[in-house]
Amino acid sequence: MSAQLIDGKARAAAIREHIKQQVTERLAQGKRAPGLAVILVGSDPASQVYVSHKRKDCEQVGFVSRAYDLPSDTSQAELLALIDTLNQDNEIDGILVQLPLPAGLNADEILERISPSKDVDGFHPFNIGRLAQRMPLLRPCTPAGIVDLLDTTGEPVRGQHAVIVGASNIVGRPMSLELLLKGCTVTTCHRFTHNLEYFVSQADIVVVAVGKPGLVKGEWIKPGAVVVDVGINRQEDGTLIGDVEFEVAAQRASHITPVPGGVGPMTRAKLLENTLESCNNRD
Ligand SMILES: Nc1nc2c(c(=O)[nH]1)N[C@@H](CN(C=O)c1ccc(C(=O)N[C@@H](CCC(=O)O)C(=O)O)cc1)CN2
Repeated sequence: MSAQLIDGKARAAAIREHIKQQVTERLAQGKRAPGLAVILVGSDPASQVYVSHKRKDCEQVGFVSRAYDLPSDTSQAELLALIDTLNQDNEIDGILVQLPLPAGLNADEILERISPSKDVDGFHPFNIGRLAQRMPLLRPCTPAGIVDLLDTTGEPVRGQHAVIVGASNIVGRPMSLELLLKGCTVTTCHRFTHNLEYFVSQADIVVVAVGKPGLVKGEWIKPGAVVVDVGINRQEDGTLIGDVEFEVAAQRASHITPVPGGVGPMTRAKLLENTLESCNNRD
């Protein structure tokens, strides 16, 4: 491997430490601790892991975390009513609904019901619109975490050709907006893209967020490119791998994120940053 590893775990730990200091300062000033409501509907095993990590992160930095673990037959009306209550709760700065929701629930309607000022996932159309118009407020956590990691590499970002593979609402689309904001020339590839190899091989920065192990072949990577792998695919033996063929890609890239320990921890760290920002805005 000649690429340098982009250590998301270490960067996320540094962010948490900084947030913890800011919470300590808030408390010393007689202000309240930031409060995050984390809503989990159903029992998807991966979601249970992510939610428990998010709650532990809150504990570590001194936030108040409220757990809402709801059964999978929770109705749309019940979930909307909970969000209405949390929107009015003065001790809650952030409301997070873990995705995916069980079939039958309309996630778009639910996410849109969260007050934009408490939308610490940054998924509300208002917050996405602000990002699209170059006036970001609360930003989606995974793309914000990736921009942070790109800045740590010391490699140029402005003027680079960024190719994003995947056009989901959670990662691909807001990632395209974030990198446009950073001055990249952005190409977004998706399920209808012909000749993915052609686009990936042109990229100075590649961000892959599809959820298909090994989708991006190592030989496609342009020598010296920065490779960011958002995929988290659990194998039969329990280990995690990304969407990029890591070993070969790492021979060609200048920098590459590992899975695990790359983007995932940054998603959680940015959630904490957003919650603190929302709390500070509420003082
Ligand atoms: N409401 C949301 N739902 C989902 C989001 C989101 O940002 N908001 N993103 C993903 C899942 N996700 C956050 O919820 C997430 C995924 C992975 C990690 C992480 O820390 N991964 C570790 C490995 C963890 C493991 O052992 O499984 C890593 O990559 O090192 C954090 C958050 C979908 N849903």
